[in-house]
Amino acid sequence: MTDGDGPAAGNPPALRIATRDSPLAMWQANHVADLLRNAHPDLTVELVEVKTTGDRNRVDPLPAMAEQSGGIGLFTKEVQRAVLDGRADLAVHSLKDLPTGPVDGLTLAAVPERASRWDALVLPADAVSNGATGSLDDLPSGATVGTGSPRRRAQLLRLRPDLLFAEARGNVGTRLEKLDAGEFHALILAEAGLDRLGLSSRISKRLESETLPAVGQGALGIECRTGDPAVALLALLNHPVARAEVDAERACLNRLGAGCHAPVGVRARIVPLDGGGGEISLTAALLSLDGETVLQANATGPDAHAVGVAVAESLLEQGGAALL
Ligand SMILES: NCc1[nH]cc(CCC(=O)O)c1CC(=O)O
Repeated sequence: MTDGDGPAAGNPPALRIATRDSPLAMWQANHVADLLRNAHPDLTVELVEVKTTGDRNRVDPLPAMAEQSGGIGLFTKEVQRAVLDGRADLAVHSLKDLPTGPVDGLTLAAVPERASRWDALVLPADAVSNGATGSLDDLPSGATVGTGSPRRRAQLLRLRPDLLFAEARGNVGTRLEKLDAGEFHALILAEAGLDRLGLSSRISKRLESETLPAVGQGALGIECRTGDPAVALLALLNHPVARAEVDAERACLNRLGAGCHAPVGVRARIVPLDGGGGEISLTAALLSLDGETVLQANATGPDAHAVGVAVAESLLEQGGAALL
């Protein structure tokens, strides 16, 4: 924290949140700012916009980027650097995009309540006004689906081996423009992102049975410097259920040695125990890119990290390394 252009003497200094400048990232940072102001009414909260390598390269096709970016945090690294450099106090990330390995000097201090974790099928606006419905079965044979995600592609291919895929780069708005311009028959996006941007009405179908979501999808992660006073301020924003879920999911991905582009779908949940409290249960699927091979594992226990590691080790025992 600094005393920058903070309020009158005696008030606490401003807390600065580093964020990318995409509409979704800005919504998420403003959301965290509101949560902080509600939890700590005396606090002054400011946003610090950071340009990331991922954002700068967004307009170029960069075919190598998708592969290279697996797990290296193209969209998160420079936001983290702003906090490490002291230009900001907090970093707000889509947890889905945040690599699972620890970063020296930073602590994941809070995971707020999770939004929808599901993928959503979106159809072109004109198709919907002509009566198209959003079942996967209703897509024409050989339809092109906009998604660069190996996880989404592999799971959809299991259900519809005839589907073709196209990259859908750029922020949510750009992807929807490409869809409406006729570049694909359908687009897959995270429901959480559409909801946050006020675009829920574009969702034709929530894919609850078709695709297992990505690790951390729908959840936000708030980092600060290890040992900073902000750790205590953030404690009130942490949602223990969301935290346990994403801890299990992230431990699994980390033990697999995989990043956010791995063909891995997960579902963590709390299983209530008779005497009160609960245990964490994690199911994960690891797929071949063509969807023909699926390995699945599940574990349940009191410790989120241990459950995640157990699921990963079961997938590796089944030969999962060959799919990564
Ligand atoms: N990789 C991009 C990304 N990172 C987070 C979200 C959506 C919000 C979330 O999952 O929390 C998206 C867009 C998408 O997958 O449609």
